[in-house]
Amino acid sequence: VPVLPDTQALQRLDAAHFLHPFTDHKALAEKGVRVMVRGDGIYLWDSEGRKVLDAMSGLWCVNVGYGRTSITQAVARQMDTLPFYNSFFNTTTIPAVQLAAKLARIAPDGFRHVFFTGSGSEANDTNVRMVRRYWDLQGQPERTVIISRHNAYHGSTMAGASLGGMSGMHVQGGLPIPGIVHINQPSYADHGMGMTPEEFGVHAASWLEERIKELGPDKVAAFIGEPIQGAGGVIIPPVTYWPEIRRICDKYDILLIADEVITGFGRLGKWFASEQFGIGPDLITFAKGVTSGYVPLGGVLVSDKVAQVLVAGGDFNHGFTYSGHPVACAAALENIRIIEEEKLLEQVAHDTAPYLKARFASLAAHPLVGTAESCGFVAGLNLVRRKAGNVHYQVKFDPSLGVGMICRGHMFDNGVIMRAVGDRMIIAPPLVMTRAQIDEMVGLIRLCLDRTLEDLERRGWM
Ligand SMILES: Cc1ncc(COP(=O)(O)O)c(CNc2cccc(C(=O)O)c2)c1O
Repeated sequence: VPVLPDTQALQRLDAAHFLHPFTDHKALAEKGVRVMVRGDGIYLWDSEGRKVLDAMSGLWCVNVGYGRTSITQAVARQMDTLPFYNSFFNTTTIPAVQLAAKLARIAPDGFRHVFFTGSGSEANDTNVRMVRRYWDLQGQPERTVIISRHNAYHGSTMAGASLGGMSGMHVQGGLPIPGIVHINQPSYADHGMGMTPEEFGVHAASWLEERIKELGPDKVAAFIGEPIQGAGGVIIPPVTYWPEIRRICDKYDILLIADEVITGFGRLGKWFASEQFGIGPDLITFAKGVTSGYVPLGGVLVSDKVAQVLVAGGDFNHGFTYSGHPVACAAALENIRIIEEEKLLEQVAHDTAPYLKARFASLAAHPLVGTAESCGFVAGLNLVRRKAGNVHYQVKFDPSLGVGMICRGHMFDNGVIMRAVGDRMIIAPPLVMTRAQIDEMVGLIRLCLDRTLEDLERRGWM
C-alpha cells in the first residue's frame, strides 16, 4: 500500500506559499486544502486515501480519463528527444506539424490552419488580435469592437477576462479593456418568460443586432460565444439561437468566434459542437480536451476566410514561447488517437450521452431540483426552494445562503465531485464513462441531494 503523504504538512506549506486561482486564501487556510494525489479512469484519490468520482473531469478537461500511460509514454519519448524548441524564426518541431495537420483533418470543413497557444485564455487573446489584424488588412481598421455575452467565460487574461461577462472579474483590475462590449445571455430560465424556447432563441439573438446598430456595423469586428455557456452554469441556448446569430453576423459581415474550449474534442459527441449548433464560425477557440489536460495546450482553428487574409498580410506580430510546444503537441496527438481508436465520439453521441440524459433528467423528480438538463457530456440542475412545472415559476433560494456550495460539500463528503455555480450543480464527466458508472454517479448525486435537503431542513431554509 503506497505510503500516504503528510497531509497536514502539505496543507501548511500550501497555505504559506501557494496563491490559488479564484480563491479566498484566509478561508482556505482555515479549512485546509484537499491534496489530490492519484487518478485512474474516472476516479481520484486524495492524500487521505479517499476515493472520489470525478464528475467534472478535473476542470471540464480530462476527456479520456486519468491513468492513460500511452500519453505518458508519448510525452516521455518527446521529452527525451526534444523537450522544447520554439516555432519562432522559421523553425518548427515534428509533433507541432503533425498536430496542425491532424487538427485540419478533424476540424469542420473550411478550417485548415491552427495558431497554437498554451491555454484557452491565450487563444482568446489571439482571437482579439487576429480579428483586428484581419479588418486592418481588409482596409477597415475601425472595425475593432468585439461583442460577447454577460455571464460568458472566455479566460482570465486581460482580453480573456474582458471577453468574459463575469462582473466579479471585471471589478478587479478595471475590466473590460476598451473595445469589448456585452449583450445579455440566451438563458431561457432567466429571460424567456412568456415565450416558447424557440421564440426566445430568436429574441435573444436579436439583442446582437440591436447592439450592432447602436455601435455602427462598421465598428464591429466580431462576436464571440460558447456553444453552451460552461462556467456560467451550463446555459444551453434554444436551437433557434445560433442560426439566428449566424444570420445576423452574415448580414453585417461580422466575424463569428465559437469558443469550444469546453465543447471541443468530443464533449458533445463530435470533435466540435459548432456544426451541430449551426454556428458556422470563422474562428474556433480550443484548449482543455485537446490534451485531456495532461499537458497545457490551447489554440485557434482559423477558417480559410480569415487565414488567407492573414497569410497574404505578411508578419502577424503575435505568439508565445510555448506556441506549438512539442511535448504538449505529442500529448495531444496521443490523446486524439485514443479518442479515435476507442470510438469515443460515437460512443458518447449514440450510447452514453443519451443514457446520461435520461438518468440525469430523473433527478428532476427530487424535491430540491427545479430542472435537470444535459447536452452531450455536460449537464446541469438547479436547486430550488419551490418546484414548479414552468421554470419561470420556480422559487429560488436567496443566493446569499450559498446552497450550491453546501450541496457541493455534501458531494465531496460522499465521494463525487460536482461544480457549483450559484445554486446550479454541474457535471462534465470523462467521455469514457460507462452506463454502469453513469448509474453510480447519478446514484451518488441523488444521495447528496438527499443529504443537502436534510441539511437545509435542519437550518429551517425549506
Ligand atoms: C469557454 C472557455 N474559454 C476559455 C477558457 C480559458 O481557458 P484557460 O483556463 O485554459 O485559460 C475556459 C476555461 N474554463 C474554466 C477555467 C477555470 C475554471 C472553470 C470553472 O468552471 O470553474 C472554467 C473556458 O471554459
